[in-house]
Amino acid sequence: MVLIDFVKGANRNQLRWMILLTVIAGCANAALIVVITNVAKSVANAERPDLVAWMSFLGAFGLYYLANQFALVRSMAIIEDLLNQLRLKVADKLRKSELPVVDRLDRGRLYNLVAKETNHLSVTFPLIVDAVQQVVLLFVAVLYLLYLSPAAFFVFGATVGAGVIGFKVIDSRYRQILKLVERMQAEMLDAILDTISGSKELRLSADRSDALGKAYRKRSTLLERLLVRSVEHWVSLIMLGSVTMFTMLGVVAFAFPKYIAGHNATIFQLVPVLLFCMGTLAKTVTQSPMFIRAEVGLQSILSIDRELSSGSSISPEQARSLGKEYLDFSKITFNGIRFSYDPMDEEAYVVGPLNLTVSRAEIIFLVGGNGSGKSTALRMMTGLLPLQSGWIGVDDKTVTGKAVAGYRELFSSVFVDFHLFDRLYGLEGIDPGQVNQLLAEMELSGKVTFEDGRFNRLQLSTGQRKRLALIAAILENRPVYVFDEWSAEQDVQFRDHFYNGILPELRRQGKTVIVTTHDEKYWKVADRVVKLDLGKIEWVKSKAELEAE
Ligand SMILES: Nc1ncnc2c1ncn2[C@@H]1O[C@H](COP(=O)(O)OP(=O)(O)OP(=O)(O)O)[C@@H](O)[C@H]1O
Repeated sequence: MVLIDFVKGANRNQLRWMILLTVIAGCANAALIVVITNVAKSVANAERPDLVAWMSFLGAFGLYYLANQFALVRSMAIIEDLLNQLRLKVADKLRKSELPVVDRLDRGRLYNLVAKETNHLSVTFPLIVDAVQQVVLLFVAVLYLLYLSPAAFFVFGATVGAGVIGFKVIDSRYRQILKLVERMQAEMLDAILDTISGSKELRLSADRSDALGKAYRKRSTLLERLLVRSVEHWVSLIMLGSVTMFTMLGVVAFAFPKYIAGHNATIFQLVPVLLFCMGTLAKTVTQSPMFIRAEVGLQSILSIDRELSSGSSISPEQARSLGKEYLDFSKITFNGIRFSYDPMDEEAYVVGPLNLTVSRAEIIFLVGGNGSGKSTALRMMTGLLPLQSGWIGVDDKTVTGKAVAGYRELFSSVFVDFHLFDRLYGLEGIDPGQVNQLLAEMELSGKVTFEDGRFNRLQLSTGQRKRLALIAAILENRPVYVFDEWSAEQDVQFRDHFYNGILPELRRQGKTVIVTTHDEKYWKVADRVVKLDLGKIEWVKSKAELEAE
C-alpha cells in the first residue's frame, strides 16, 4: 500500500512509539470487552462484580484512554511532518526541474492535488490510526470468540470472508471513480483559471463566454454524477457491513440453539462479543472510503513528484559554485545545438543545428519571421532547454550534465513570457538608491516605489511591466543579458533609448547581450545580426557588412 510506504518515511523512533501506543490502546480496549462480558456473565448468575473486576475495568480504561490519546496526537505530528516534507519536496522540484518538464505539467491537477488531497490526508490519518487500533482490538476479540465458541468463530470467519470478497469488488470500482473525480476536478480548476485569464476575451464575446460556460457546466454535471456514484459505492460498503453483521447474528441466534450443544451457556457472552467484533469491523468499513481516497490522492501526488524528478536539476549552492568558473569567459560557443519540441515526433518543430560563437561584450541580434525559432534558440543558448544534440562551450570548457545549471548563472533575462516577481528575490541586500535610480531612468519614478525590498505595485501597462523586469535583470549584474523582443511594447522614444542607450551601455560595461527583435531599423546597433528561418541560421552579418549594405 502506497500509504504504508509513505508513512514508513517518518522518523523511525516516532513511528515505533505510535505503533506501540496504538497496539497498547487496542489491547486495552479488548481487555475492557473481556472484563465487561465476564461481569455480564456474573450478573446473569446473580453475582455482583468483585473488586478485581472493578480494578481491571478501571485499569484497562485508564490505559486505553492514555495510550489512545498519545497515539492520536503522535499520529497527527507524524502525518503533518510527512505532508510538510512532501509539499516542500514538490515545491523544490518545481523550482529545479527542467523547463519542458514544468511546461508539461497540468496546473489544475497540480493545484488540486497539492492543496486539496494533502489536506484530506491530514484529516484522514488519525482515523487510519484509529482503524489500526480497531484491527488489534478485533484480533484479540476474535481470539476470545474462539475460546468462547469455535462454531461462532467459524461462522464469523466465513461471513467476514464473504464480506471481504464483496469489499474488494466495490473497492476497485470506487478507486476507478475516484481517479475520474480527481481528473474532472483538475479540468474544472483549469477551466476556472481559463475564465480568469481570459476575462477580457470572454466579456467581449457573449458567444465565447456562453460556450465556455456550457463546457464548464458539462464538466460540473459530470462531476456531480461521478460524486453521486462514489457515494453509492460508499453506501454499498456500509450496507455490506450490515448484511454481514446480521447474517452472522441471525445464524448465531436462530441456527445455533438448534444445532450446537451447550450454546445456551455461552449466549450471554457470545452475543456482546460478536456485536462488538462486528461493530469494530463496520466502523472500519464505513471509514474505508476515506482511506481509499487518501491512498488514491497520495498515489497521484507521488506520480507528480516522480514526473518532476525525471528532470530534476541540482541545488542552488551547487549551481552557484559551478557557475563561478564561467564568470570570466571570453567566448561562448554553440556547436551544432539542436532542440525538438517532441523528439518522438518527426513532424515536431526543430531548432538547429545552430553553430555560433558569441564573444564577451558583444551585442548579437537574433532576427527572423514569426515562428522562425528565435525564442527557442534563446532558451537553448541559455541552457533552459535540454539539447538533443550538439554542445555548448565556455572558452575551452564544454558545458555538460550538472554544469548546465552553473552555466545558467551567467544569464540575466527578460523573456517574452517573463514573470514579474513583486520582490527582488536573490537581491535582498540591494541598495534602494540604485533601484530608485533605475526606476527614474525607466521613467517609472512616479508610478512605482521600491520599499522594504519590494515594488509597491505591479499593476502597470505591459510596456511598464517590461521596464520593471528590465530593472530586475540589470540589478542582477550578470555577464550575459538576453532580451526576447523586449522592445515590442515600448513607445518610440523609449525603444530608441533601449537600442541606443541601454544596450551600448551594457556592452561598455563588458556585458554580452543577445536580443531577439523585429526592429530592423536598429540592426546596426548590434555587432552581429543572425537571421533565423525555419529553425536554422539563414545568414550572419557583421556591423560592417550591415553598414555596407
Ligand atoms: N511549447 C511549445 N511546444 C511545442 N512547440 C512549440 C512550443 N513553443 C514554440 N513551439 C514551436 O516552435 C516554433 C518556433 O517558436 P519560437 O517561439 O521559437 O519562434 P519565434 O521566432 O520566437 O517567434 P515570434 O517572433 O513569433 O516570437 C513555433 O512555430 C512553434 O511551432
